[in-house]
Amino acid sequence: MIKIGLLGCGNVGHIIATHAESIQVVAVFDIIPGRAEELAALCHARAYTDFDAFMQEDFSIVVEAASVGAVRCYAETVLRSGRDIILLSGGALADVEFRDHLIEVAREAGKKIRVPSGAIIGLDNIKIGQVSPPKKLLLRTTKPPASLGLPVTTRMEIFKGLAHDCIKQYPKNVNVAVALGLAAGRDIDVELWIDPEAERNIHEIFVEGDFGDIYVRVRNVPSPDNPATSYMAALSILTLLKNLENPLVVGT
Ligand SMILES: NC(=O)C1=CN([C@@H]2O[C@H](COP(=O)(O)OP(=O)(O)OC[C@H]3O[C@@H](n4cnc5c(N)ncnc54)[C@H](O)[C@@H]3O)[C@@H](O)[C@H]2O)C=CC1
Ligand SMILES: O=C([O-])CC(=O)C(=O)O
Repeated sequence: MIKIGLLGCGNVGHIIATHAESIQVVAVFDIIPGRAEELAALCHARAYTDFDAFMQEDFSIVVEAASVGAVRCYAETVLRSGRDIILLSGGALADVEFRDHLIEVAREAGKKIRVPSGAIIGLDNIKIGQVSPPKKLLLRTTKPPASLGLPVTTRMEIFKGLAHDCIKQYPKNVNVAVALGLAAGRDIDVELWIDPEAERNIHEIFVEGDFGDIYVRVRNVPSPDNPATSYMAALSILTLLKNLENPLVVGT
């Protein structure tokens, strides 16, 4: 059974720790002591608010479900310690200098940085962009006001531009945009809309290239404990963990 250390004991952390079948959560870490203790009790793990002490535990992989800031603080130490890391807050990799450095650290350590599909579909074959660059690559994300914590009463566009700028302003809402860009091999265009009529977190992906064109629409149910995060994001991590040691790898 794979032993994991869970970095972040919020909404996604709870879903992972309480639904995982093929893994054992050995230790959990959060800056908020009560969150770490509560989750540790639920999944029979040990709770930490001291990162160095957390890292002394016996696990082979760290699952980050915390924040872009947490990735910047801790990912390098995790890789240098000889563990793989799964980054749900993959938006941290929008910073090219940080990304290149982290990839180099992983290469030296012989470890992997995994960015899951999270709250979207299609990261597998968007990778064709690395071989045949797309002419158009746009993510239009529409969220209800509660997801962004903004008291908006009419549909409005709150960001239009590149993913690496959008993630700086909305680090809890557009990690998917950075993941898409990482898969495709280039920064992508993003529109972020807020809509009081929307009941779901909607991600629409538009791609045009030599292969033809793609339109994907994902209508995600918000997580009960954090409307900004789609429930699919937690399912995506659970699925990644379930398949980690499967010899059969499906998808590009
Ligand atoms: N790639 C994707 O598709 C998606 C990515 N996300 C990312 O996943 C993260 C987790 O989502 P949720 O569980 O819904 O958020 P949440 O806010 O419910 O939980 C995050 C937890 O991490 C802790 N935390 C934050 N920064 C920390 C740090 N520097 N050190 C230690 N603990 C820290 C918080 O105290 C909190 O308990 C989001 O913040 C977002 O960045 C969320 C949804 C989709
Ligand atoms: O959960 C979602 O719909 C997307 C999200 O918050 C993110 O990518 O950060």
